[in-house]
Amino acid sequence: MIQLKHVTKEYQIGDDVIKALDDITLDIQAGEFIAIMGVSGSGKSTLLNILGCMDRPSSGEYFLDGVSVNRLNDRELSRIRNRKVTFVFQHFALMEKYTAYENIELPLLQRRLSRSERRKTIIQAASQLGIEDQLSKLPKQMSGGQQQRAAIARALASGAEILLADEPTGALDRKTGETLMSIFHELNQQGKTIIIVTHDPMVAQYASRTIYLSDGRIDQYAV
Ligand SMILES: Nc1ncnc2c1ncn2[C@@H]1O[C@H](COP(=O)(O)OP(=O)(O)OP(=O)(O)O)[C@@H](O)[C@H]1O
Repeated sequence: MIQLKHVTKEYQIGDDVIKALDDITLDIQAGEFIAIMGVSGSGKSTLLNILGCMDRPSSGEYFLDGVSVNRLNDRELSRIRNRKVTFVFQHFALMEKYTAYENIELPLLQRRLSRSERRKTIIQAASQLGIEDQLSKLPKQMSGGQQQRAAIARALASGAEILLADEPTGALDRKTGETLMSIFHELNQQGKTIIIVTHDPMVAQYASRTIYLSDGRIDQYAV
């Protein structure tokens, strides 16, 4: 489903070149639950952004369901984004001025769906997360946990099979973090592929595989 072949990502700052990812080769199968760990600056977010089609490799190839992402133009790339792969908490934000319903509707507006088809998808995603009675509320009228569920429902409504999250438990207390992870666990049981960047060993316990990065490379020896 996901294949990275010798992927490198470099950033140029003045005369310096920073190698954020250095020759990453990696396969991820449908239905896996992956934790990406490593010290600060090891390239975790860079890798997640490439997997999420937010960014392109400097060299090497990324195949998503057999399609070479490198060769897509911006328009094609943004089509793949949300359809196949989506960030659960893009900037952690729900749009403040939109209700939960409208927030969940956002990824659906890019598609040619009738209003009633959108409605069906929104209600289905909200029911899956147990927030079907919250749909007319604005984010500020919902609890933190309900907002999180609405953000996950938005990702689900997109229909993407691959859900990505960068430090989803970073700002949460332990209990809320565990509740969030049990939601991810359930979505994984239902067939979603989950990829989470984390510093939190509790999160990694939920993963079927942990990938450790060190200086932009996969650390073969970490356990
Ligand atoms: N847009 C950018 N321009 C220049 N350098 C960047 C950019 N983004 C990341 N880097 C550099 O690339 C390296 C990897 O950064 P990245 O954010 O992927 O690390 P990380 O493992 O996610 O770190 P953290 O755990 O602190 O979030 C770092 O040295 C960082 O400074």
